[in-house]
Amino acid sequence: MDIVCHPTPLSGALPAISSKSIAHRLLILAAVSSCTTDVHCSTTSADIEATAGCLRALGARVTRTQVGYRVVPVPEATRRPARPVRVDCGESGSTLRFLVPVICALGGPVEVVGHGRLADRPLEPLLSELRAHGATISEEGSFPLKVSGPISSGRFRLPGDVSSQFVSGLLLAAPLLRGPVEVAVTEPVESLPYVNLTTSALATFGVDVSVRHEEEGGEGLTVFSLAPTGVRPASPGLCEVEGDWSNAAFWLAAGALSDGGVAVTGLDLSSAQGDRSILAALSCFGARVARRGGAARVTKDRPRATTLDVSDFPDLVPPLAAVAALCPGTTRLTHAGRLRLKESDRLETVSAALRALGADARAVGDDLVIVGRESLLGGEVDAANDHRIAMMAAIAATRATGDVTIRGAECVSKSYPAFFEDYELLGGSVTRKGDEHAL
Ligand SMILES: O=C(O)C1=C[C@@H](OP(=O)(O)O)[C@@H](O)[C@H](O)C1
Ligand SMILES: C=C(OP(=O)(O)O)C(=O)O
Repeated sequence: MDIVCHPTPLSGALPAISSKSIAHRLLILAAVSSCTTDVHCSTTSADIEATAGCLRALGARVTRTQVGYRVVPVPEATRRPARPVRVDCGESGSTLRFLVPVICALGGPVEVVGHGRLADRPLEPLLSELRAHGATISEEGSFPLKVSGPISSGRFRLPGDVSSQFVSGLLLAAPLLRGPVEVAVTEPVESLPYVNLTTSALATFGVDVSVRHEEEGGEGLTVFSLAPTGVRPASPGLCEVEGDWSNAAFWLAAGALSDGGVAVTGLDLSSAQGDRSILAALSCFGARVARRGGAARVTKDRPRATTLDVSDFPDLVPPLAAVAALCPGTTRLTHAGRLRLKESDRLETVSAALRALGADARAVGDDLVIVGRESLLGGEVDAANDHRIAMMAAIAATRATGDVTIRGAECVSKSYPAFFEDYELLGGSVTRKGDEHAL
């Protein structure tokens, strides 16, 4: 379905939706833990539902409650089903990359499927490491991926510059293995805050991860280690999914483009989520940022271009790019190479979408270079089946002179099904075209 955004600045306040990244981790740990867990998660999305659905297929009982999910863990007895189980990861990279190692640890056999660009997003060298520890896994690049364990404990080695989700997946599987586990990651470890989210979720389930630095053959390694406990992770009984900084970032970016400003409530200002860096980043663009209680407010002040290394917060690039397109001067978002491996080639789709609206944006090597203007013209954007491109275009539209048509805008449901309703709550004006019930 297409959405036409009629230019108008956003202002006001909204509660944050639940963090997709944290929901994946807590649901998975709950499903392999010692007993029933209530995961408080006030909102959901296609990706969170994909994880919940996969866990059900693996034998957990996952039900939606009024406040989130109740998870009854996978019984020990279903560790080795007679026939392959099929799990569907939808379009969620996190679900796939977290669950493949967990499936190997549980035993399988399991057939894993996914959709959209998922088959093309890298799984190597995770699969080689799992095979080296005893797993049998079909070739990556097409579905179904046939996965069976068990895997042995020991030392796993991964590069730090492809996807931190490989590291998180191994750490989530590690407590199910019998012996000690080390995950050695070559430095620099990009997206490190996402690994910290995983270790903090593990801590909620009583699993300690220690971290040290090593040198090996002239190379720096960050080594995550877990000691065996011989028992499943301990369910806390109840755990809470905090507000999502990655999606709040779109509203805060809209605030940086508006005299009225936008506030997002229900956020942990000292969260382990790396994407809370949105506040510091928007200050670099000259926006006024206020933090109070569990709320952040951003207002347009003295817009200016900046240079930012985005390697630790790749998902902030789309909202930051929308701001950069409207701040005078040349902005460089550097070390953005991994954006090529997301739901779309985001280095290309971010710059193509902004150019379609009249901005000056281009990928230069692994950087995104954007020359800001006072306003954009408007036009037509292909969301490229990428939720963050659709949301970026909607934010850029708030400062266009003409309408912005977003083709395939329903893809926002991957992380934020109510995005356009919330856009309207902040004063945004949209017309829905096509399937009126899709959003
Ligand atoms: O662990 C996670 O929850 C995520 C890690 C990041 O991926 P990479 O580590 O592949 O950059 C991020 O882009 C993704 O949206 C969510
Ligand atoms: C890249 C993303 O998610 P995933 O890797 O889980 O598909 C995202 O939400 O932008």
